[in-house]
Amino acid sequence: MVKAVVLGAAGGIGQPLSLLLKSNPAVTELGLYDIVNAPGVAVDLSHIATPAKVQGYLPPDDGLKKVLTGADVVVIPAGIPRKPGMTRDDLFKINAGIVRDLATGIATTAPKAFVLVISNPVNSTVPIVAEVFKKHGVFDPKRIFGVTTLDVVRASTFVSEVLGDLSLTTSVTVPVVGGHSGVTIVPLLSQSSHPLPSGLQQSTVDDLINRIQFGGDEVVKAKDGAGSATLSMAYAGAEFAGKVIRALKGEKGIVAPTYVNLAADKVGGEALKKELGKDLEYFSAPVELGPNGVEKINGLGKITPAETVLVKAALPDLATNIEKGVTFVQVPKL
Ligand SMILES: NC(=O)C1=CN([C@@H]2O[C@H](COP(=O)(O)OP(=O)(O)OC[C@H]3O[C@@H](n4cnc5c(N)ncnc54)[C@H](O)[C@@H]3O)[C@@H](O)[C@H]2O)C=CC1
Ligand SMILES: O=C([O-])CC(=O)C(=O)O
Repeated sequence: MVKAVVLGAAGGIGQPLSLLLKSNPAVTELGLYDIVNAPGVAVDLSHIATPAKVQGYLPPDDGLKKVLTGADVVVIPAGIPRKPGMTRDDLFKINAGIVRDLATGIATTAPKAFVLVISNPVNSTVPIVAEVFKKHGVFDPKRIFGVTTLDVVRASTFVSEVLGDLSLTTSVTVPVVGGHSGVTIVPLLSQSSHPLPSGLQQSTVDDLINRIQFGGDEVVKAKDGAGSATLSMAYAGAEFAGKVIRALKGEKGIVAPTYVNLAADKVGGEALKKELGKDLEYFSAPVELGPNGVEKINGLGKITPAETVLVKAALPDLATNIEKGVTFVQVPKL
């Protein structure tokens, strides 16, 4: 029995993500929550002939508490998306408070649930969730994840395009590490399951890296004011949630890049900090998942000098983003 909950379920990501979770036969209960329209989305999905029992809630009458009761996995795509010209950090002003309040609900009602944070800026919203959990004395770093899967999905697609064979997309895997914004997104192309041809021009490789790092901007620009990635994000969110659920049910050996608190695996986390040469509290790395969440944080592995430069370039922004999230909860503005 697995109860999955989506907070922000009526939104651009929330609706298709809820559809994909309803399509996952391992989900037996699906709770949907939003400040608008969640009951409507729930009734619509409830007609689909898959096992999950779907229920939708709004804030009145303790809706948040009701949806979170008994939750095993909580996915959070609540919050505003970017418009052209905005950075993900520009979303902090509004989304930080939304995520803090939802995290408070989870900490008090479902403190053991796995929390999968999609709301941007992920580099800061994950620390916000963690700090809220610490305040409530229920913090377990193994159970809080920043969803960076879309970067991994984009890397598979764009590498396949460069290889000239889109049929490879489902089998190409490229680890993407760091964080989830601009230069903090670091694809490790040297570890691609399908290596790039050795004669490839450097400018082609540089363009590929840039496209993976700024893939979000491509969608924001194309949607021209109507938001950011929703459908590809729903796909990526469902993929990551599916892996977390499989691990929760006991399947072994599932590894996925995700943005976690490095205290989740003391040995692996400390080794990674050594590799980075910096005492960062959060980083996206390939993580082995288990029934208790993070089982093992893997290091960067063998990377090229050029990739070392990219990793180093990610560190200052990451440190600033993390500090911003932590401070928001620890030192609230009056
Ligand atoms: N991690 C990632 O890779 C990605 C993250 N995102 C982020 O996901 C977030 C959501 O994006 P969209 O779905 O496109 O936005 P959207 O505006 O379409 O949907 C957001 C939903 O959140 C709801 N909401 C707002 N405040 C809430 C609250 N306090 N409680 C519950 N629900 C609340 C809204 O009513 C709305 O239905 C944005 O912050 C966006 O930047 C988007 C794409 C990729
Ligand atoms: O670009 C955005 O604002 C949404 C996002 O995180 C992505 O598509 O990777």
